[in-house]
Amino acid sequence: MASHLKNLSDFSHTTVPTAGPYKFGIVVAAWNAEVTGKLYNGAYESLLKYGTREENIISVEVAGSYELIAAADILLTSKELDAVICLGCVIQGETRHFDFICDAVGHGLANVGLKHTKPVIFGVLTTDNQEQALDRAGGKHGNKGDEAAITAIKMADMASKLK
Ligand SMILES: Nc1c(NC[C@H](O)[C@H](O)[C@H](O)CO)[nH]c(=O)[nH]c1=O
Ligand SMILES: CC(=O)[C@@H](O)COP(=O)(O)O
Repeated sequence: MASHLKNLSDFSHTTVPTAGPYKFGIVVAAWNAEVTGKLYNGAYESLLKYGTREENIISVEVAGSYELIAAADILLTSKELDAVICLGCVIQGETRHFDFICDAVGHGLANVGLKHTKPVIFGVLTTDNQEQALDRAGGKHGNKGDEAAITAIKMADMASKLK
């Protein structure tokens, strides 16, 4: 379902497990910080809402969405985490750079997750303009950061039950 047809922060239709046992990394890109800061706040507050202890959240900032890839890899290599949430905002400019960044980040984060056999959550907005991004960072379509955090909790809980 397209984001504009759903609220990215409405999880009243589903059960979210308690996140108490789990440890999470959050990587946030500084590019478009007026958007990514809202994504981060949404993700952080959602983790706390469902029981994550503050000491079990490791947050790092990187320059842009492309650096989310390396940061997620470094976090999973150096820390025992149950999932890593990657937050960014890529907005179309005048050139095809948007296409290359979005493609690289999508494939890169997927490969990091496979490398570590850990959930790496794609919380990256890829929009035509800033208005669309703000609509999905606490605006009329909810907050992609909320969605990313709850996805991380569900994935961590799923993996835990398979051990
Ligand atoms: N244009 C956007 C970027 N570009 C920067 C890249 O992500 C990267 O930091 C640079 O190419 C150096 O490796 N990043 C975003 O997150 N959002 C954009 O709109
Ligand atoms: C996604 C980008 O890197 C983009 O914002 C860069 O803008 P431009 O294509 O105008 O150089």
